[in-house]
Amino acid sequence: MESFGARLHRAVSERGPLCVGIDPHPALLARWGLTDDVDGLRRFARTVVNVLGDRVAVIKPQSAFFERFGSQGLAVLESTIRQLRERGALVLLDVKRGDIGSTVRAYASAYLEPSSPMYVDAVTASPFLGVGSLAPMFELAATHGGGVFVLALTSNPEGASVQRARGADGRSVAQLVIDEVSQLNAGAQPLGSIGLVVGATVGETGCDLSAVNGPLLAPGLGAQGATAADLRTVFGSALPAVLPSYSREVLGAGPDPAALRAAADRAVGDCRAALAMS
Ligand SMILES: O=C(O)c1cc(=O)[nH]c(=O)n1[C@@H]1O[C@H](COP(=O)(O)O)[C@@H](O)[C@H]1O
Repeated sequence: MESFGARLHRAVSERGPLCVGIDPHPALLARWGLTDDVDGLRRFARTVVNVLGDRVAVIKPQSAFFERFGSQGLAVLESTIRQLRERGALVLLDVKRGDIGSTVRAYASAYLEPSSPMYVDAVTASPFLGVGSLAPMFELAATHGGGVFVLALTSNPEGASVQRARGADGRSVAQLVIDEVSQLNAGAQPLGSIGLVVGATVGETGCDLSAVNGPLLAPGLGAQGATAADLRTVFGSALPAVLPSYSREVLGAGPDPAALRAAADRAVGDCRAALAMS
């Protein structure tokens, strides 16, 4: 069984370094001429699947926008995940889960167990209860070739007060998360399966990302103000491991398929250029 890190490495070399989020905000549904209901949600997601599912390396449905519509929204999420996988995109479900270990085990089986209706290639996870509390996710990911992206330095301005706080040994909380994840990826080839989330908006991190040996998801591009050119400042020599992520910036170009495709192509071109400078 191939690891998530290896599958991601291949997808990025074939399709380019880009993750596009499916974030059907009410304002985007309106802009696309869709109703703010399950039907609008279904049409929005179907268009993204049809236009980008066979050309973008990673697609990241944001669970919150599907959960808004209860069980019917989750049914749309399940079929969106299935359709994306059929088109060869890796699916990173953005759910930012985290809890005590025994409950994390249930989240792990919900998202990383191949028999689950919500089975995806990778999920986002919050380490606020300790990186170790996420161990059941790491274990199931390793068993079935899945991935986990752990929040380290988030793109929102409120994150810094917690994530840049320093512990007794002088390390920031973010560095502690980075170090624990680095240990999990040690020795993996060509890339570990446990990623980190570091926002493209955060500026100089003051963190050492050199030993991560896993993917670095960089949201915050476009709508939150960061540009591909900012990636160099944030990631420095870790640039080759960066997976840039856009949602509203690309989605805003829809629903016209050609315009949506062109926006994704532009994004991947910008990112390729920014990462090639490493
Ligand atoms: O895990 C994430 O993807 C994430 C982490 C983070 O630090 N910041 C962040 O914006 N995100 C997600 O990335 C997406 C950003 O959307 P846009 O601002 O529209 O590109 C949203 O779905 C956020 O929930």
